[in-house]
Amino acid sequence: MSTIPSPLRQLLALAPVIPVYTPQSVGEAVQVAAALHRGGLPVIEVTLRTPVALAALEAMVKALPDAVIGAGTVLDGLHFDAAARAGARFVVSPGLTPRLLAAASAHALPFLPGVQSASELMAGLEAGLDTFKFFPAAPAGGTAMLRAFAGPFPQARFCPTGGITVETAPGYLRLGNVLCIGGSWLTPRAMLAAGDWVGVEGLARQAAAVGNEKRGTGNE
Ligand SMILES: O=C(O)C(=O)C[C@H](O)[C@H](O)COP(=O)(O)O
Repeated sequence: MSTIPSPLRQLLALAPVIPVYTPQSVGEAVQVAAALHRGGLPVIEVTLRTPVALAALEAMVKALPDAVIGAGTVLDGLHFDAAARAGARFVVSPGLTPRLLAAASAHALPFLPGVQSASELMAGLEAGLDTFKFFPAAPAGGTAMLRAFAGPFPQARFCPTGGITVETAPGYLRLGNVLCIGGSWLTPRAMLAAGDWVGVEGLARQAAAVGNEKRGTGNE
């Protein structure tokens, strides 16, 4: 059996926490990416939820070649193609549909689709995937649900995202089937509006410290 992790798993091993960021302007996006990177979180998910998101993603990729900037909220093939053209290094979706899966297989980009239930997870496994976003993590059962998945699905690994805070992060990162977690708590809108990049860097530093201390420790 091969022991080399897939490109997706290698990417998710780079940092314990993936900040989820919704850009309001290109200038802001570059500052946010730089602050998160300085704070020790090089893997960043940019949600395609605002008209400026693709331009922001492209500018972040150009400004920070050492960071790993991906696209989130990718809902269909058009989004997937646009994300790839903008230079995304990975693609995240809140869910998984047959059409999205077909779009993903037309690209070489690591793809992290979302699942919430056993049946959705089984559909993903049937399609040959083994690594998923667990979304929305907190409302869908949190760490208890992930522990329950570990029994029937020992091969599956997760990046839980949705409703996670710096306080609940360690509980997720201790689980043996969690590779990393995602969240928007690192880019609070008020802090961004105030241009408080030192504050963003501080939140990243705190999350990186918590994450690196806890990740995989309990192997629960
Ligand atoms: O749309 C996507 O592809 C996403 O990635 C959704 C995000 O993961 C959540 O919106 C983040 O959830 P919060 O940390 O609770 O804000």
